[in-house]
This record gives sequence, C-alpha cells and structure tokens, in this order.
Amino acid sequence: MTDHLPQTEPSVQGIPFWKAHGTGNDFVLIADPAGDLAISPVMTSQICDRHRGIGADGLIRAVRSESMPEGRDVLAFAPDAEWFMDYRNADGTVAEMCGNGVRAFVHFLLSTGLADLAEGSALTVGTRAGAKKVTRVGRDYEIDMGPWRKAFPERSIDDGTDAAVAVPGADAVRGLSIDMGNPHTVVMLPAGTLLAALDLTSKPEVSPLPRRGTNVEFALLDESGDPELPRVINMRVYERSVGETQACGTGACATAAAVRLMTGLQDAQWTVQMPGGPVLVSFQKERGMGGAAREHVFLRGPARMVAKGTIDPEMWDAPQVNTETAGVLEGAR
Ligand SMILES: N[C@@H](CCC[C@H](N)C(=O)O)C(=O)O
Repeated sequence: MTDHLPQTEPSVQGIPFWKAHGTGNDFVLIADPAGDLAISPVMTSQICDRHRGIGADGLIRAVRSESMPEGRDVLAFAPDAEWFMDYRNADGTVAEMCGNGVRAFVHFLLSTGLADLAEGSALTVGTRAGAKKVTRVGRDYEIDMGPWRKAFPERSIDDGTDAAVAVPGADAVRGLSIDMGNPHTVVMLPAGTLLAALDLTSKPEVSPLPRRGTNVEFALLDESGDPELPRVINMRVYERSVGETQACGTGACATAAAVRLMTGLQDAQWTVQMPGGPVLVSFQKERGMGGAAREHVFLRGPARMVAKGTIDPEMWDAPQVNTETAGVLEGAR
C-alpha cells in the first residue's frame, strides 16, 4: 500500500483532515502513517470545538502500528494489525477504544485508499484496547469487540447493580459498571420512564467511580417490539470527556451486556437504538478455546464520510493558548 496521501507535517500548506460519523458520533480523522505529528490535548480540543474548530466528538489519527509504541504492542500478538487507531476524546484525553470510531476509521482507510477490503472480508486494526477484527458487511462494518466483563466482579448486589448514579433533577438510580476495553456504567430505567426527559447537560455522578472514570448509559427496554426481530433497547449516553453524544458503540455493547445480566434475558442479538440511529449488538461464545469459553460482543453499524479539507496553519501552528482573546484584552489595557 502506498502512502499517497498529502504530507501531514505542520507546514504552510496546513494539515489535511477528513470528517466522518458512525450513527451521528462524529470524528475528525488525520492520516499520519509515520507517526510524525505531535497532536497535543489542547490542539485536539481546539479541532473538536464546535464553534472555533472543525467540531467533533473525537479526533482519530491513523498511524501505522509499527510507528508508535502502543501499535508495536498490538503487533506483538496481532501481526496483521497494520493500522493503529489513535483515539482522542473532544477534551483532548486519550481513550482506549471507540466502537463507532473503529467503523469510521476503517471506512476512512478504505475511502482514502490506505487499505482494501472486499465485501465479507475482514481487516484487523490496532487500538489501545487491543486488536479488533472488522468485517465489511454491505454498507456496514461489524467489529469483534472481544469479551466484555464486569468492572467490579465482587461488588454486585442482589439486583445485579454495583453503582449509584445521579443526574440533575432526578432521584439517584442504580447502575452496573461494564468494561469494554473502555469503562461504562449502565443504568436500566424502569418501564414507562421518559428517556428524552433526562437532563444530560452535565456529567452524571457515579459512585463508586471506575478508576479511569466512566461513560454513562441510560437504557430502556422496548417491550413493544416485533418478536421476530432482535429485542430493542433505547439508550442515551453521557460520554466520558465529551458529554452527551448521538451514539456510542462501546456503550451500546456495554448496555446490551448489562441488560442481559440485569434481566436474565439471554437473547444473542439486540438492537440498540440511540438518538443517532440503531446498531446491532450480538453475543457469541469464543470458539476453539480450552477451559471456560468467553463470550465475545459484536457491534454492527454504518460509517459515512462527510467532508475533507485542510486545517489552516493559522490554527495548526498557533501557540496552544487562547491568543485570540489575549490580544483583545491586551489592547484594552
Ligand atoms: N463514542 C465511542 C467511545 C469514545 C470514547 C469514550 N468517550 C471514552 O472516553 O471511553 C464509541 O462509539 O464507543
């Protein structure tokens, strides 16, 4: 595969970027095959700013796995993981994994010619949560997200929950913390709750809080679905280091896993309906392993390209502070 993309060193030409989304969870993507770009947290938050930047829930840098230390760690056990998804949240912090992001990432690799993938074939990508196998299925992508696990296996109480969650204007509710490579706490709301009425303009308080913080999902089982189709869970999410987003892929997987645990329903397939659209979450026992078979979660959904452009050098090369207002304030002295 040739690196035919425009050079991405900071320069008078600016930095090429692409924008894509998966069920409304949107990302700025930058190709940096050799891992030359130093993208600071401040730079990331400026790019993701919806008023002063391009605007996105996260920034994804596509780096060849061999070109960064976390990528080389993945290559040690997944030698086919040529590309690494370097994922940053909108506030500039690094995240281990992003389910919608992986779909957008693979779609980006294909759209820009950095990778090829025939219908029905799979590509392995590196992430901070390990290698993920992604299969192209029509206009969708299906990711083997690996096994899920309870974040606090010793802590669940009788109702299957392990955490208290508080949102403004509502009584504290109970949740269950699930590790999908990144952290999640899932609250299953009682039937009849109006999901749209939840105030997710500020961060829900979670106690105990998983060590690396948590994404918080609010889930409502849809009892009115067609029995011939996968059961539907309606869900909203408050993402760690971002805020409310239209959709969260790892969150959808954590939600389906938690709802199965909390309800005892053992369905293998679930539709998780989020404000940005539905994804399909499936559970499958790992094949061919000795000992206890672990259960893998599969996430299927779309990814779409939106735009491509150039980050202007005025922004890219700017000092990493808000000089814009600093100048005005200086003049007022
Ligand atoms: N939207 C993502 C998750 C992105 C990372 C998350 N905010 C975190 O900090 O863990 C998804 O689709 O999974």
